[in-house]
Amino acid sequence: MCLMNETPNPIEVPEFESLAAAVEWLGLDISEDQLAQLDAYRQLLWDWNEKINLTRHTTFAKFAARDLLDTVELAKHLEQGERVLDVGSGGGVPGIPLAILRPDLTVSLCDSVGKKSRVLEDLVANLALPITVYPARAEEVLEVTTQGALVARGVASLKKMLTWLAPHWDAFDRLVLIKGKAWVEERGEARHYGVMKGLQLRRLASYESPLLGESVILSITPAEN
Ligand SMILES: C[S@@+](CC[C@H](N)C(=O)[O-])C[C@H]1O[C@@H](n2cnc3c(N)ncnc32)[C@H](O)[C@@H]1O
Repeated sequence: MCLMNETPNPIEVPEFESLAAAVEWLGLDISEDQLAQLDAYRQLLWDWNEKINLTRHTTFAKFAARDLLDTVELAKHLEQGERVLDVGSGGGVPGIPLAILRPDLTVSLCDSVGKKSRVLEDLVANLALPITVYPARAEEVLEVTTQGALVARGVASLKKMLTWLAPHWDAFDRLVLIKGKAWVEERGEARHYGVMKGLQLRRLASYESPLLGESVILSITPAEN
């Protein structure tokens, strides 16, 4: 089940005829070359979406104000040259736009559903991006790789994710999550079930999307002694 919040739009959203127009509306700082690559990704994703359900963000406004805005905000909190695994990448967000916006990163994607991983492989090949795709659960990927940051959007509650990842903290440094405003309740649940023990959660940023309201970037690391 997709956990991405689909609350009604708080404002009247203009209809755009290009990604460039939607990006300008949001005031996102994206170079012309990157915009061309992002638009190529968007087109391939929408083409695949006709055959397999990958995204509901099938207008320029939604793609820009949800997928690109989230990725731009996330990108600000990753270290130079960091190894990043996108957990539960689905149609490729945030991992694919992240690799386009931050070519210094070493980005990998994983999805536990085989047909989604095959689409990810096709997208990455068509866009000629240096991304590895793992057709596996993140927990399995962490048995065979080490990562700096695990990033995720819309995959599972904090409680679930921290439970899955608990045996694997040796294989990565931190978890960086894009969450909607329900993160506070999720943190309460995770604390209640004891899965935050020994971990430290910090809110790195909060930002407003005209289509969703407040979102946050959370970082979870082992607690310092
Ligand atoms: C709702 S989709 C979100 C996709 C994408 N991150 C986005 O925001 O558009 C969640 C995806 O996570 C995948 N998934 C769930 N648990 C996973 C796990 N433990 N490891 C890897 N993928 C997982 C599912 O197959 C699904 O494609």
